Amino acid sequence: MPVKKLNKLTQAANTYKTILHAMEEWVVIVDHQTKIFFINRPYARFLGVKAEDLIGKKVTDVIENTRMHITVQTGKPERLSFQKILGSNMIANRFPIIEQGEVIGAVGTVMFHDTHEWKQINSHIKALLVEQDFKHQTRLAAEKLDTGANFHLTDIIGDSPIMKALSAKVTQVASGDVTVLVRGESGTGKELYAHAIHQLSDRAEYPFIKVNCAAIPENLLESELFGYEEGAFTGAKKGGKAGKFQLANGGTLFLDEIGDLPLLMQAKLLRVLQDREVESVGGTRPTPINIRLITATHRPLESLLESGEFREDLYYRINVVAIDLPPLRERRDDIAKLADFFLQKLSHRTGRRAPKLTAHALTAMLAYHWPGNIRELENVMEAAFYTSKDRKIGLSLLPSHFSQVAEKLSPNQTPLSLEQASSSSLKEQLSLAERNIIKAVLIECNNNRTKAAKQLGISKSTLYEKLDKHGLT
Ligand SMILES: Nc1ncnc2c1ncn2[C@@H]1O[C@H](COP(=O)(O)OP(=O)(O)OP(=O)(O)O)[C@@H](O)[C@H]1O
Repeated sequence: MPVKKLNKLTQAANTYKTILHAMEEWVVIVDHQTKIFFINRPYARFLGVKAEDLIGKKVTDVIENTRMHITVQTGKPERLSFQKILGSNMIANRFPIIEQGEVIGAVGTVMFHDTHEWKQINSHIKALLVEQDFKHQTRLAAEKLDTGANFHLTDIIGDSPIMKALSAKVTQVASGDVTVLVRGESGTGKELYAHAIHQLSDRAEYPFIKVNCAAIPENLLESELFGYEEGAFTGAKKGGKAGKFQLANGGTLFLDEIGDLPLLMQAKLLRVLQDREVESVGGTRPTPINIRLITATHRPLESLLESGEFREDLYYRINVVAIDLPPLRERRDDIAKLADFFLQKLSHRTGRRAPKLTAHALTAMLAYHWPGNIRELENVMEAAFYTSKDRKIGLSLLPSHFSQVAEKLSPNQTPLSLEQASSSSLKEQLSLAERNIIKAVLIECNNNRTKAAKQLGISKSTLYEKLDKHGLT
């Protein structure tokens, strides 16, 4: 082969090598004698040696449980096979390199470097699938399974930065079995998040069982949680009854309002979590259980610790990862979208076309402080939906306190919250006001930009400039 050609080939090979070294996947190439021809640096780093030092060595002497020599022997590819290397479970692919009908070597890749990474990627893929059109099919399948979990991450509406960050955190923690504590005011969506975590976890096909600790009388809590045996007490059912722990076995147990759990039950719960076994009321033998625990509270547990109403040891057990849901007034950017979502939902349910909020109504809604959070917003939209006549929801269809909020706003005033108004500069207030007014008018005009520009008294190109400036495109 002429020297020039050889140089070119070496150059090309070197280019590929640079790329292969940069890949996150681990790559190894062996020749027909199963000697290492190439191994990329990330793989060699994991093995604790320099890539260059492995060249020419028998692959079986270097990589534990390898089957690369078998691929060279059989010429058959092996996909997604488990391989334990240095105590970690990897997922590997092996392909023969065939030239003119002859096996001249094999290339192997390791895609997932341990089971944790594999599970995490699994959760990410699940989230992506649901986001795509598969959403519908996935839901149908879940309904068929009837696990008790009805909401996915994509059912959680909100694109404010804080909501995006929360979605990322949920996707990250969902895959493991880590105990999650969801905190937030009443109506902020704590239960929704518990469902979403379960749906993204490896337990998605197993039960999701919810218990509202505040809703069950203290004397019934123990048997509700842990079940009872036949004859355990007067009135006990024949054959006994399984508790929520037993029903959730293999899946997720969601303890809502954990801050309301009586102290005695807190001690029992702690024991179950530590021993991973449950003893039903009147039972003689504990049975092992395998659950993932998610708890939620609207009460600040730290102050319950101080007052002695909540056990410190239990607090640390349940608060491994905390998900803090912001009140609606701290993410006003989501109000219009949520309102529209609830109106569309009602429209699907009733077959009636969804009415639109007028700019005036929306302005008042943006300024209101929403003590009942999203639940309150949902209720306000429901009442307005049923009372709307000309497919419009004006201020008069909202509860009277919205008119009071609107009265406080001068004609040109912004739909800013009062706390925001006092803490930001005039420039910021004006910019936010402009953004909110444009948003409200767009909603009113059904997103018809020509109409919106006309209503705002500006040209279409100015409107486009402003949409761009406020990130509303
Ligand atoms: N981000 C969201 N997107 C859409 N709907 C939501 C969202 N958050 C909450 N909701 C809806 O608001 C209502 C209240 O939510 P949820 O019951 O999850 O709140 P919570 O914080 O658990 O309330 P509580 O503390 O009173 O039990 C539900 O109907 C839920 O579907």
